Amino acid sequence: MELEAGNVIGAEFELSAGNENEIAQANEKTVAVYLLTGFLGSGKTTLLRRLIAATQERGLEPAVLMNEVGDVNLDGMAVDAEVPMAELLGGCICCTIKSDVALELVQLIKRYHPDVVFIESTGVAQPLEILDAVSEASLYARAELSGVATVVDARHLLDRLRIGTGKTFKLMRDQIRVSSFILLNKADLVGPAELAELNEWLREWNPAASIQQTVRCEAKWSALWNKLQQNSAAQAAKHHAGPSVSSTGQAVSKSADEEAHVHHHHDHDHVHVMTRYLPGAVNSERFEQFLRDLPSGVYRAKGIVTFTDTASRFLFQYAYRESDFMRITPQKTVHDVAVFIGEDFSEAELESKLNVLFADAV
Ligand SMILES: Nc1nc2c(ncn2[C@@H]2O[C@H](COP(=O)(O)OP(=O)(O)OP(=O)(O)O)[C@@H](O)[C@H]2O)c(=O)[nH]1
Repeated sequence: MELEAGNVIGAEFELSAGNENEIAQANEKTVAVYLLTGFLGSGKTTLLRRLIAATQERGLEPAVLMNEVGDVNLDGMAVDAEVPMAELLGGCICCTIKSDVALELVQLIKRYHPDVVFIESTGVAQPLEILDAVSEASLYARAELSGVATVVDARHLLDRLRIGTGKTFKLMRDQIRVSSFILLNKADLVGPAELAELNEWLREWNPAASIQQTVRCEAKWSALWNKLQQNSAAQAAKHHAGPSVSSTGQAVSKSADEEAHVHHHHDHDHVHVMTRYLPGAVNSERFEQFLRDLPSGVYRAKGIVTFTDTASRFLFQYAYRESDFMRITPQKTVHDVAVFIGEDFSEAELESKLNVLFADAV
């Protein structure tokens, strides 16, 4: 991908890109990406190992992206050596090596064509920054952030609640707020009354997520398996029309009833991500107007768009009501896509605005 101005990920992707067919192939399959977050020692690696085993039991191929602050991937050693894994070491996903996340994700997908990628972030990562970084990958490969699982150490959260303030407490709360699946883990280390109290707090901070009390992260993952099943079915049907997907993760092609249910659920989410592959070209002024009219809950959007009136493709960025466009000349297959990140915005409403905007697109 050649860009007029510097774009770190685009440039690196171009440098490291393999042959064109390989990229096109990777682009055709929609890969579900799940982010595993949670404070240090809460049980993320324990969860990762369970998810890998359960994915393989279902005949699906997992891949892993691991981030550790240190220079040695200790957690990685706990994972089956057969599972494709990329490591981001020596920094935290959300600051020093944020731009590497998209690059590594795209390369994992291109090289191994997994059905699902699990990202284990460091325990100190700021979840919003990671969401931003992960959604960047949707620009370069057909990857969709399909869910955020947050592992909470029950005893640790209880202790922090008693103190009530501080950086760690705030970070734990942020990790809970972006979650679609919360595991109230290490339930064996606290009593029933404490568990009930913790549940109330979790509900207050995140009314939409599923909450499960777990010991060693043993949980039910029906939404995740449904999502992967739907992806496989969609792929088998060679249907690449471009569904929208949310961070809560269940939205792919579905019946009207299911659609209504999913949207109802998402509309009450806190922070969520919506990825929409665009069906064609659009008028530039109309698109800019669309960005200006984005609901106030959307605080970040980005993507690749083709304009009818300039006969060009652009990388667009939108943050806190400011938008920015950069002309690009892709030399390999990349698809038009828009990713929206925000809080309490209606996906159904945005979806219908996009439908109107692209009603004439072919
Ligand atoms: N008692 C108890 N211990 C648990 C539970 N879940 C995990 N552990 C233990 O907690 C420790 C930390 O678990 P990990 O899965 O490595 O946690 P992590 O979040 O990956 O840790 P970092 O990578 O350091 O952030 C390990 O010794 C686990 O065996 C649980 O439900 N109960």
